[in-house]
Amino acid sequence: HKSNDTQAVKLTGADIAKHDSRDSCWVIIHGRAYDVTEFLPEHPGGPKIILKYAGKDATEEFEPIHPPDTLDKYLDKSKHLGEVDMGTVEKEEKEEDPDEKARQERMAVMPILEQCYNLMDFEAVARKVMKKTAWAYYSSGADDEITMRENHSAYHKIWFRPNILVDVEKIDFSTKMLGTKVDIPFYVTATALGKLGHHEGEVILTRGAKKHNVIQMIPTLASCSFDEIMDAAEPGQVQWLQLYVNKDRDITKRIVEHAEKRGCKGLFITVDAPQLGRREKDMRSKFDDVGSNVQNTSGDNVDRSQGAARAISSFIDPSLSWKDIPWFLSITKMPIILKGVQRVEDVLRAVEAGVHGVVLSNHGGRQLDFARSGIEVLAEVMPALRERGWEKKIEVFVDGGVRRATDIIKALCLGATGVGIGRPFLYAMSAYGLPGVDRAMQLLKDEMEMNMRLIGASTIEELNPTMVDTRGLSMHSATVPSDTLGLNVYDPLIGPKEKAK
Ligand SMILES: Cc1cc2c(cc1C)[n+](S(=O)(=O)[O-])c1c(=O)[nH]c(=O)nc-1n2C[C@H](O)[C@H](O)[C@H](O)COP(=O)(O)O
Repeated sequence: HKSNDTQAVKLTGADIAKHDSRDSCWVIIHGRAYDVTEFLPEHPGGPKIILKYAGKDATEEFEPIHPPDTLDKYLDKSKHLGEVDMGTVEKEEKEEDPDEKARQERMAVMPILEQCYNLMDFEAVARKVMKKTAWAYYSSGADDEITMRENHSAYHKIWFRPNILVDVEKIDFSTKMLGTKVDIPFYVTATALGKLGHHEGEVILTRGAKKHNVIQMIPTLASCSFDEIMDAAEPGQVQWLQLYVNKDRDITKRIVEHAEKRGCKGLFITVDAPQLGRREKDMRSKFDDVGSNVQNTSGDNVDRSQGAARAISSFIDPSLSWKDIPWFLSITKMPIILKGVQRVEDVLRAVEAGVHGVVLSNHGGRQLDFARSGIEVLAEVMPALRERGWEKKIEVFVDGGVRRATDIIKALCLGATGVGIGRPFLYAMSAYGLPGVDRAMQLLKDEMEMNMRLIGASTIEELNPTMVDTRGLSMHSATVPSDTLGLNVYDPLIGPKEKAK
């Protein structure tokens, strides 16, 4: 398309529209055209979703799932067709989403940020104002979601044995994680597809983490590119990488080496997801044919009717095993942590394998249903490590269902180095953007100060197992008080308008 004045003549909408089939499929993304004909069978999200936009502008559908560098990374340059004169592209009238109008009305009356008093409040508001597919993806757990609920309920089975008459005038709840000093013992855990909830995606969490001097774990399946998230960090801000190991180990090696070069200070290898769990709320939402940013080069067609989770995970290597650990230790100097360890035997094996830490986690209840909560496994693990004098050989983290500073304190009393928090920050971001994340983190800091004072500890080091009673922890039959108080409190505010009496 070079004209005689060497200025590239832009493609027109009509040029693209001619290529609207499986035999010849062109799409427009961010004002540029791409020939994806040969890529169709390889697309991890399946060919259907691309064909839906064959010959058209696919940007809006593409944006929340794929980091901006996806096409540069995974589509051969010869298929990059150049700029499109967007003035010549017919605007697609979008199919009216019946719920969208009601959602906009709920957003118009949602509580102001200051009315959120705890992390559950963000969930209560997000549930009402988020797009259905986003809420479905973030809120779903696997199968009957028993483990997802158990994660938070388990904290209700731990009771405090507070000290009194301890000088708690000055409280310092700062600590260190993998050698990094943080203000408070939680990190922002890796959760995929941040742009489903907020158009800016994971960089919002980066900015919140900076403001509160906590660590962000960057997900392999982020909507933003890895470099965008690293670039959004300020000098000195520490980030970790969460890794889904690719069947193609060269791709994994490149990702790990790049992360180390960019300054990541921890490699968290996810070990509880050789296959992503069956999240039925996600499967029910309209996600059944959406693409994804993954490193799948095998071209195997993946069953699309599994929702976003399955769509974005076909590259994950189910053959990953203990025998791969020496290879990981050989390709990076970053501390290596196994994320998703669920029994004490594997923690002991992790110490022997020479890794630097574990996250006791069941992936937020999104993987194996009836896996025990991280906190319950922690209560089993720490005594076993102490018995062997190994409690200082690795750092033990816990995640899942952490919603209050008392949950953080319980985990630290039992011996955790810190906790990971996922959904609450996603909901805060989705409902209120960066101010929401900022407030959520500040609320935890305020709760932390008060509860450390009330339990009778002025520093993290003073927290110890004698301050908690965990006898009820392994009782799964006990019905636990509903912790969804926050989920109902806004219903009258943002439910359907009360009929005039
Ligand atoms: C909520 C959520 C969690 C995800 C998550 C996505 C969402 C929306 N995704 S997932 O798409 O594969 O399931 C990831 C992920 O990319 N990688 C990972 O290691 N953990 C993933 N997790 C698990 C996460 O790192 C924590 O283990 C979990 O969120 C902790 O529980 P709470 O959400 O209750 O804090």
